[in-house]
Amino acid sequence: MKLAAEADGAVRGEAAVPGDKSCSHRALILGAMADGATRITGLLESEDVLATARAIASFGIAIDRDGDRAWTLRGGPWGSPPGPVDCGNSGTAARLLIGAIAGMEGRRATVTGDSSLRSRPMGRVTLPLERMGARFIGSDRLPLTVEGARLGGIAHRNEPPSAQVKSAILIAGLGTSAPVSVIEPVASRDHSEIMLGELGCDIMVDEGKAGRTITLGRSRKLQGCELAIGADPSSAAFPLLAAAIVPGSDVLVRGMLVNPLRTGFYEVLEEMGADIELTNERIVGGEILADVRIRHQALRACQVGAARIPAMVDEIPALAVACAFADGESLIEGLAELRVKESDRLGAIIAGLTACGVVAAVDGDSLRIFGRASVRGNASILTRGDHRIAMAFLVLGLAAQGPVEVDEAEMIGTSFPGFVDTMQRLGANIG
Ligand SMILES: O=C(O)C1=C[C@@H](OP(=O)(O)O)[C@@H](O)[C@H](O)C1
Ligand SMILES: C=C(OP(=O)(O)O)C(=O)O
Repeated sequence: MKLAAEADGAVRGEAAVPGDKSCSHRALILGAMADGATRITGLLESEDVLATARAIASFGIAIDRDGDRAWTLRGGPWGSPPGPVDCGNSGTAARLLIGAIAGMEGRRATVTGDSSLRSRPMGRVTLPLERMGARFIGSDRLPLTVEGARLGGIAHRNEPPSAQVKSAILIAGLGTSAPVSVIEPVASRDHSEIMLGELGCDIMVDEGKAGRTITLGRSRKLQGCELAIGADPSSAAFPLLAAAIVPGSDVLVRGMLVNPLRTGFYEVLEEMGADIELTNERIVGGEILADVRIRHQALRACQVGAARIPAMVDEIPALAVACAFADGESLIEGLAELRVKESDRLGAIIAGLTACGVVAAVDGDSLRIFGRASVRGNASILTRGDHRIAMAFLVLGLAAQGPVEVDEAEMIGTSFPGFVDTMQRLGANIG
């Protein structure tokens, strides 16, 4: 399905943004490993998260969704699934589930996914898990068979920073009493640490000179609880980007997760001159939520060093679009990881910006973008089956001189079902 976006005045109003994807995967997996019931509100009902829900159900865990869209899991010992566990398009589902199965003695499962996921590296999780004693049949790519085992300990240096790798190790470590720690010279998102604490796991985080060290403590038993998930800052980035680049716009997202390890995009936007207001900050389930409002204002170019990327790794397509409309030359460094996401995002960003008449270049793993207030657009974008590329270029189309079309839009449902509706309600001309 193709979609197109065209400038048609300001976007204004309250954007409905669904629950955070990272927290949703973790709530399902950790809830399924806990004793007793876990009730989850605000769960993201997107393709990626539903793949995790189906996977968990295939291990024999009871999952129900009630009329209020609350999900209840009855955690407990996992069985073995009747067939391959299909993680669809989701790297987080695959890598976290591999960690979970690896630490369950006697369980065996084959994990697979769609063609994009089958091309993404898995050695980053299987190698450290093998050092803990985990057993795999397969290579660096899915499908992989995981044979659960009684694991030993590990002290893993998380480089390059990856929350999926850290989480796989911590989740695998729940099944052992051996020492398990992850050392992060540069911090990655810490939702696993926070949620494990909420579920009663003994977990220590030490911020030292060498970075963060996360250590599992003696009591690693999880107890079911109530989990409430805030709006996803990676999805909110698109309506809020529209507010930042379309003259006259004013968009509000309520209850957004503003965990500082996720808000890099918003910090850079603010440095670029965006008018961002945070109100109603509160702590829910150990995570900080706030209402976030952006009003249009002219942007200037930015400089972003590599150490800041983990806090905005999924927002680089959105940031690149902001840079296209910002006055001057922007430089974003340390983007090697973008090559192994749902698509080669660095390649897709450059190709898309160039097609829209924006001067941009990749130099090693850095991105240079020469921005101006007026962008041509008038382009047809190859999304390479990547949801974030599709959404970023549709938003570009809302502020460009000519329309922007994307070749495939179905994949938007992996992270942001309702994106088109949400944008149309703000007055955006997307369809
Ligand atoms: O742990 C997570 O939920 C995620 C971690 C990031 O991946 P890496 O761990 O590969 O950096 C991010 O890109 C992904 O969308 C979600
Ligand atoms: C990279 C992403 O997700 P995952 O790694 O879970 O596929 C993303 O949502 O941008």
